[in-house]
Amino acid sequence: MKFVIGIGGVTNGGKTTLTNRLLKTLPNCCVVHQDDFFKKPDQIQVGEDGFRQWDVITALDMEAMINTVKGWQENPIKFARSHGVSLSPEAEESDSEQKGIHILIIEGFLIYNYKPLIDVYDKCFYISIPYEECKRRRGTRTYTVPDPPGLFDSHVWPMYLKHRKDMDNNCNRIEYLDGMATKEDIYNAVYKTIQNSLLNNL
Ligand SMILES: Nc1ncnc2c1ncn2[C@@H]1O[C@H](COP(=O)(O)OP(=O)(O)OP(=O)(O)O)[C@@H](O)[C@H]1O
Ligand SMILES: NC(=O)c1ccc[n+]([C@@H]2O[C@H](CO)[C@@H](O)[C@H]2O)c1
Repeated sequence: MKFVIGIGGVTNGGKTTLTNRLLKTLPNCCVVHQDDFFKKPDQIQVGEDGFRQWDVITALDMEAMINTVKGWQENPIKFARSHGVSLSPEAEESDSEQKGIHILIIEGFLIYNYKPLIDVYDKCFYISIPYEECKRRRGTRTYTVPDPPGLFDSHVWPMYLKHRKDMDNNCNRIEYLDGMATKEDIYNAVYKTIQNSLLNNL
């Protein structure tokens, strides 16, 4: 059985933290990070506000991301091996994805804002945190291209609000998570929900 989990959410909501924990505990679990599909800085448009527009879907090579997801769907065993994911003894032995469970986590800030991806998910999660905490956490981070002063208020947060509205209209199967809860509580709640879903899908 194949099972795809979406972990979406606002920037610095805790998506990577949650994903990394799930990767350690879910069996035969691979991941696709949306951030790995950002285009090069010179391909990112500069907006009227003078900032490079990173927080829009066209800043990402979504076709390449979809192809990566398709690669997993076509052969999760091969995908796991080529991405250094260790498989359970059962999965290794059977060499057939029909036996056992193969899980893919798709993690990113705009994973529910791209139509071709919407139908891929078996389970959708979304982490949000309030403005103040988001700005604080973001200030502690350095991306491959560091945030210029003012980017958060001019671009990042307004784009988040816009995409959040679009997303709520696009997808009605999302489970919302409070990113202000502890890492442990968020993980436990999500793990339990996934376990129940997997049991219902068997
Ligand atoms: N539940 C939590 N409580 C407090 N801090 C948290 C929690 N989850 C994550 N953090 C912290 O918030 C910061 C961002 O976390 P993380 O990298 O997991 O977020 P993200 O959603 O993947 O961010 P982005 O995609 O924007 O890079 C990190 O410093 C992390 O330790
Ligand atoms: N990973 C990157 O290349 C990169 C470069 C510039 C900005 N970002 C930020 O990543 C966040 C999504 O995780 C977005 O809010 C981007 O601003 C990422």
